[in-house]
Amino acid sequence: MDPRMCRKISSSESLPDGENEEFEVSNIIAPQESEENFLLEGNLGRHSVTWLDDDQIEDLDLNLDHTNLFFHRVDSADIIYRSKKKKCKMVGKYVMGDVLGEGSYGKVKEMLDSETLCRRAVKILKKRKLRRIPNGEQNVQREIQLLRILRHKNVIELVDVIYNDEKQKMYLVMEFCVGVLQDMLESTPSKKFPQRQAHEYFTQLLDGLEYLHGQGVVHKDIKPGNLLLTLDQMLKITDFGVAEALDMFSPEDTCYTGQGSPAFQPPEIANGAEQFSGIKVDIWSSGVTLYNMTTGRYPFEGDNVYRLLEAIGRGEPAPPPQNLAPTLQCLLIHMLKRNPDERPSVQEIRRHDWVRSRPPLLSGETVVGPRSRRSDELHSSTVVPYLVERHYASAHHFFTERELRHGK
Ligand SMILES: Nc1ncnc2c1ncn2[C@@H]1O[C@H](COP(=O)(O)OP(=O)(O)OP(=O)(O)O)[C@@H](O)[C@H]1O
Repeated sequence: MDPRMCRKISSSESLPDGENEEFEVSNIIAPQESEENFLLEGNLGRHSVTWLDDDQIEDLDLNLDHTNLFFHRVDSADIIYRSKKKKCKMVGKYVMGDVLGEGSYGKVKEMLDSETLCRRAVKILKKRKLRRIPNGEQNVQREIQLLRILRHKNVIELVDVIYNDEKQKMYLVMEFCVGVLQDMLESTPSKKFPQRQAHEYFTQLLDGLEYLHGQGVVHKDIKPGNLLLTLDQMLKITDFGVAEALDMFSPEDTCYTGQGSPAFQPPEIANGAEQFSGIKVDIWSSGVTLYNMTTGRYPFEGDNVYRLLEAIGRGEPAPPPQNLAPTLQCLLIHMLKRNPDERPSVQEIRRHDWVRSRPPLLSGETVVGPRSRRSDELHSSTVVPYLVERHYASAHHFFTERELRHGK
């Protein structure tokens, strides 16, 4: 018996493959090929074993932690594997594609706007899940409110918001990006970018930050994981879940809460200050981001979150490695000053020697291409196979997917 595996569920949904009988599941088997899918075995006999797509699983509201009934694990020899069907699905005017990534709030999928033919990304939020996350609903509302008013080339654009009351879901339609800076860093052996590439991204980050701060918005969670790239290498600041709009009538930028990622938090937050300058939090975390992009390391490390925050709260950061350009070392030291008042403003950073001069690409260095964990090298649209299924389903017997997409 394996309590992790199963929970008895029943559903009057048409499952599987359109049969309207009640499908009672006796086994849920973690998938072999794709983390999105589960294999269900139930009362429709051995042949009822089938793949469910994400939305069917979401609609069934499987809760694998909630093990109120236990069943035997199926022997792998008894499992019938079938390739996943790409069933075309539309949300409003958008055609859904594959999952691009997943955050703590929900999945992000690719979509195609059927009217403008623009590629989009959609964050799918479920009300029930949001309620389980501390400040979940509040953070999403804040993110929507802020993104609705922000418009800048280096800030992710919220294109549309769709609500589905029946399913208790919310769809945040955004600009489509092909990569996350953090994934790109992790894909390299040294976990860093050539200085020339880091410079390119850092100057775009400064442009985005200058705009945000000018609009009275502090992000409070700047890190490579929240910096996306479009196919044409445009950097987009994303994830405004913990961002804050400052009081328009106050000359100060005082903030009272910090919920960002620990490794990028400044000493004042690590030490539990009750109020602090929001803008200087963004400067610090942009400094940690630059440190990380150019060295592959962090200025503070710790075995766990508590030790890490203790280290940040206690001391000066590890000095930047000697092999960095002296001007870059000097900029990092300035941005990572313990005293927030001593950290530079975005405008001062812009005037810094390292920012003003564009470092060359050294021999032996290669530029890291945008990539995500899901997309192929050419970043082809994942919506296409769903459209093929919709329009040429029967042709699948005669042609391979490649032939359907590219011709014979
Ligand atoms: N606009 C986008 N275009 C393409 N992919 C995206 C887009 N937004 C998010 N993604 C992908 O979806 C993943 C999850 O994004 P999301 O913003 O929900 O969470 P996160 O910031 O990674 O995590 P958390 O919300 O837990 O901080 C990203 O890591 C990225 O791979």
